[in-house]
Amino acid sequence: MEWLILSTVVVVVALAGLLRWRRPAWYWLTFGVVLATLRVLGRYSSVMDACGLTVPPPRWRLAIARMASRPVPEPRAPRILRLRPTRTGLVLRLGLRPGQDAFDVAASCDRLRHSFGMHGVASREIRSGVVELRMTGYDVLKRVQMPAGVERSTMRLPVALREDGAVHYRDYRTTPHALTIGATKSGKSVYQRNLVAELAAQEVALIGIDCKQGVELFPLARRFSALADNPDTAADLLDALIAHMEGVYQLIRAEQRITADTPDADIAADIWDLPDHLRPVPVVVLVDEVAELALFATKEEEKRRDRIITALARLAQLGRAAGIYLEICGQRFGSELGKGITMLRAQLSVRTAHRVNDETSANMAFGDIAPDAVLATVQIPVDSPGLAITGDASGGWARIRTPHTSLRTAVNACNTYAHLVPDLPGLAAFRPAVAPLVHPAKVPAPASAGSSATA
Ligand SMILES: Nc1ncnc2c1ncn2[C@@H]1O[C@H](COP(=O)(O)OP(=O)(O)OP(=O)(O)O)[C@@H](O)[C@H]1O
Repeated sequence: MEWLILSTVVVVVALAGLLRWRRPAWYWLTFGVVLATLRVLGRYSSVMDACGLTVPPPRWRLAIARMASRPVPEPRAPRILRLRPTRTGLVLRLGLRPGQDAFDVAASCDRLRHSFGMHGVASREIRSGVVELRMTGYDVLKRVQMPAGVERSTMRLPVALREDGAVHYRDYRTTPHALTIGATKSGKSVYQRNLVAELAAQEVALIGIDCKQGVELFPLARRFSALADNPDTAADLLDALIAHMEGVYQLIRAEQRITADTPDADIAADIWDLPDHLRPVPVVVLVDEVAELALFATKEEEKRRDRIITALARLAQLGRAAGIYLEICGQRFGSELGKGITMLRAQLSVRTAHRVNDETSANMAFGDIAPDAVLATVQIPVDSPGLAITGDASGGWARIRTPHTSLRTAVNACNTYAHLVPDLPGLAAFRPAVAPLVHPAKVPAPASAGSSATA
């Protein structure tokens, strides 16, 4: 009998060790969550005390203890309001005591991490006096798995996992334009591919400019309304987009004239305020390897370059209200690419930097919005492609990694949603020519005659 118990214990411990080593996500769900919960609750008071996160008891309690000759009351740690296990870790909500602030907790995150035996701890203030600690049980970015049933809404897409286990969203309506940089083989294309696979299912027009001879975006052509694979076509395509934008502005103005005389009616300021039947489809413009558009060798090429950068800057400045969003991707994006680049960069408020070769490149992404993120970017290791730092104009930043989306997966998504390609007559000249699908039965029937992706 004892042998049976002993061998069962050995098997369970060995299994736990194996899972922890090979499948940390499964380990967390089977053993880790219980052990970590017990560890956090068991060590809570002593860890908080050791981390300097306690306050002395109130004077009246000390006085009562003295009068009653009772032991002096212990210093008080923040109140545990809630401890919630998640798929990747624990979320601990704390009520701060008088005299404590959220900064004290944030400054202790690293100490809490190793005291509680967790992989990572991040804190954020939920409201005055309430702080949430997001603790991860293992390195969630090592092998990214997005949670099942992750929430999606109009122009708000899950694109990566954050190191605290939360889903990272690309929200076009709040932060319309983005810049993604990274050295070669750092994971930019996989990031962009994953974004396209998510966008494919949305009611959106996709426009691509891929001057790497189209190798990244042309395989996804069935879901694209327009594609350019060289700077000349790109210049014409951007001019057509500006014309499209002006058309959308005219539509908004016309609607404003009608509603202006109607008391109590809301007046549209962008496409999202327009009634559904009038709202033009939003447009996402993906530019791969932007430096190819900015470099020139001859006078003619310089003129074309200026035309392209001016068009991009105009789209970045005015496109949001017309529902035009930019996703610009490149190895570097700084003033060395010539005039107009820093002005354009200032409009790209979401920045994502994969591994870079030098600090200057990291500064191009974050120097003007989140200086702390520069150091985090230069520390991205070479052997973790896809790992990136993302930040925005708020100054906040996070370490993220996108799921490893293969080109096959992205092509399948684009083929599946080919029927969602909207009809944009102004851009019809740039519609990619694609062969009919080999397996048309796998693709939902086209919504309307005008939406066919084949040309
Ligand atoms: N999120 C990820 N998870 C795991 N592996 C990844 C991830 N992203 C990229 N990789 C790996 O890194 C390799 C290089 O990625 P990718 O082609 O996206 O780099 P890149 O920055 O676009 O390079 P280049 O500029 O040379 O085109 C991929 O083949 C893939 O194996």
